[in-house]
Amino acid sequence: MSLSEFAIVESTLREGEQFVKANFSSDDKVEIAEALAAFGVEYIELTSPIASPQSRRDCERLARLGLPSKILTHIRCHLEDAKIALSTGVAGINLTIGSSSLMRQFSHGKNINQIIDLASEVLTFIHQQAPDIELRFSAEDSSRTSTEDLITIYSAIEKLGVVKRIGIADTVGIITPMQIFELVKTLRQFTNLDIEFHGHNDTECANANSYTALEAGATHIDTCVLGIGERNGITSLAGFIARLYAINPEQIKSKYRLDQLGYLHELVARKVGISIPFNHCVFGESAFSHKAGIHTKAMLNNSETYEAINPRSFGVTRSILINHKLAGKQAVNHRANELGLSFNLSQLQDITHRLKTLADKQSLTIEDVDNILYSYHCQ
Ligand SMILES: CC(=O)SCCNC(=O)CCNC(=O)[C@H](O)C(C)(C)COP(=O)(O)OP(=O)(O)OC[C@H]1O[C@@H](n2cnc3c(N)ncnc32)[C@H](O)[C@@H]1OP(=O)(O)O
Ligand SMILES: O=C(O)CCC(=O)C(=O)O
Ligand SMILES: [Zn+2]
Repeated sequence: MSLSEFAIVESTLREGEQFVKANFSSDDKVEIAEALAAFGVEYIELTSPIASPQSRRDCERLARLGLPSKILTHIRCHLEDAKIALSTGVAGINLTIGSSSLMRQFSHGKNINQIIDLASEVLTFIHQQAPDIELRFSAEDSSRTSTEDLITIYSAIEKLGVVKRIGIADTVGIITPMQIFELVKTLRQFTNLDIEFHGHNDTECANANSYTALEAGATHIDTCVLGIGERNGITSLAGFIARLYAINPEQIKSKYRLDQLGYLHELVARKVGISIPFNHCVFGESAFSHKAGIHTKAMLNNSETYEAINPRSFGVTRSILINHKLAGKQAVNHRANELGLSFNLSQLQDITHRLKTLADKQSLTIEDVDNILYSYHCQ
């Protein structure tokens, strides 16, 4: 299956900065942006320059780096934010404003018409000042906004003729894969603009939602390294890449430098002071560990039996574990061969039985297993 063209809007330096443990220095941001660009993301989104004096200097610094990824900043529908964003030299501006009744009432107090008027004023102003700047408009909390209101807002924004892309935001991570599919499909009928999807992970559906958004016609997906962001974060970069790799590895391998992803993860994990989770889809400690005998036997014949992803594509190695009671004779035989030992079938069954009996009593290391193999061989 071939995936249509899509781009990643990498938001580790914007949404990721909203992660509880993130506090990137200016140099951290440069290091992370360079690693993101080396991996090949199409866009790097930065915190609004209005957020703090350093945020503004960082937008200016990153915009000057000349990286191959487009540098964006993310702002409110606010003229002052727009003026400052324009002064930083970024290549694109992502504007947002809450559209759900909750956001309208408790965030900014504007009704739908006022939202349209304000967004139109700010977008038109930016376009007049800098016609080449890439503009995206997003309705924050789109998934809790009625489709009718979304169509009213996006249609009015599209008519301005200044926006390249609209954004759908699942701000509280509440939408389901089928709902986002339907929403994107519906919006696709109303607009020819590119469609970006930003999905939070509150119900652990962010990656699935991003993928189904893409299937339904979205063109841009927001990600963060390790999925960091406000609360428990958004679609993780590696998760999204793994999802697409499992469908079309060749396309993903030609689009991105997968060998750079491990370094990027270690870098961001270090900068925010967390470790990579054991069950991370690619870089987790156990992501490519194969344990049960039924699995290891088949794996030794063909690694595709129990792997959707080839770890070598990401510079990672797999391990076949035999130091446990679930080991099977074929995996034990494989280890014996690695040690230069060979046994017949009944000997292998005997050794495997000894290993299991010992593993029932204590935890084993690979050295314990090797000792069993060597001592059996000596007998
Ligand atoms: C869903 C998201 O993650 S959106 C991105 C979130 N990012 C950020 O918030 C960036 C960091 N934020 C900040 O540094 C500050 O909130 C600032 C500089 C943007 C604003 O700071 P303050 O002026 O002190 O306002 P405060 O943060 O208390 O409240 C937000 C203000 O923005 C207004 N607002 C909220 N969303 C929007 C919007 N999308 N467009 C325009 N105005 C908005 C609110 O009405 C409120 O206005 P008020 O000044 O009249 O009360
Ligand atoms: O601008 C957007 O589309 C997303 C803003 C955001 O972070 C959110 O709604 O969670
Ligand atoms: Zn968000």
